[in-house]
Amino acid sequence: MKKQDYINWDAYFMGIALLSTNRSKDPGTSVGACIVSQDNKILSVGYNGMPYGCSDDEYPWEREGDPFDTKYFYVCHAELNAILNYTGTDIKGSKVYVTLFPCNECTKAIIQKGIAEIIYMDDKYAHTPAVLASKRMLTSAGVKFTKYTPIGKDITLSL
Ligand SMILES: O=c1[nH]c(=O)n([C@H]2C[C@H](O)[C@@H](COP(=O)(O)O)O2)cc1CO
Ligand SMILES: [Zn+2]
Repeated sequence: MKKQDYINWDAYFMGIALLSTNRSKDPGTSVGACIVSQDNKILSVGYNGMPYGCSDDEYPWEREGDPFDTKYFYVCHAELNAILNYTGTDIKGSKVYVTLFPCNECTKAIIQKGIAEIIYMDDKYAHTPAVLASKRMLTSAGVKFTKYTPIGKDITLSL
């Protein structure tokens, strides 16, 4: 008889998005994204980080203060990195697994690339105009957004 304790597709892909958060240098929120084709092939992954050439030791990670000296002008969001990291041509109709609900800017990229569904974990900024605008655009564009259903399993990796 086959092994019974295997994880489902959603847990597998959200697990990869979660693992990707471990690459983030953001002391505030680490975000991960995993883009998956309609036939469950991983197309791309990403996490929030500074753009190439912008040293994450030199650029700010502050949340507050002069905008020039906060992370927000500089950090490239996980979903955008995942989209930009993909060099193929089959992203249309794909799904993106994200650990945090996408902001309005990432949402525009998701829509324009033809990504068909967002599976998200945390929605801690649900009340913010950026996320409300995201949901407005996603609804207009017919992009599904679905809250991830936890399977209640803890997996520890010994790295
Ligand atoms: O969709 C997103 N994707 C994403 O990667 N981020 C990143 C930008 C920042 O590095 C971090 C948010 O930081 P904070 O929670 O401290 O404001 O998460 C933020 C959002 C906003 O929802
Ligand atoms: Zn974003």
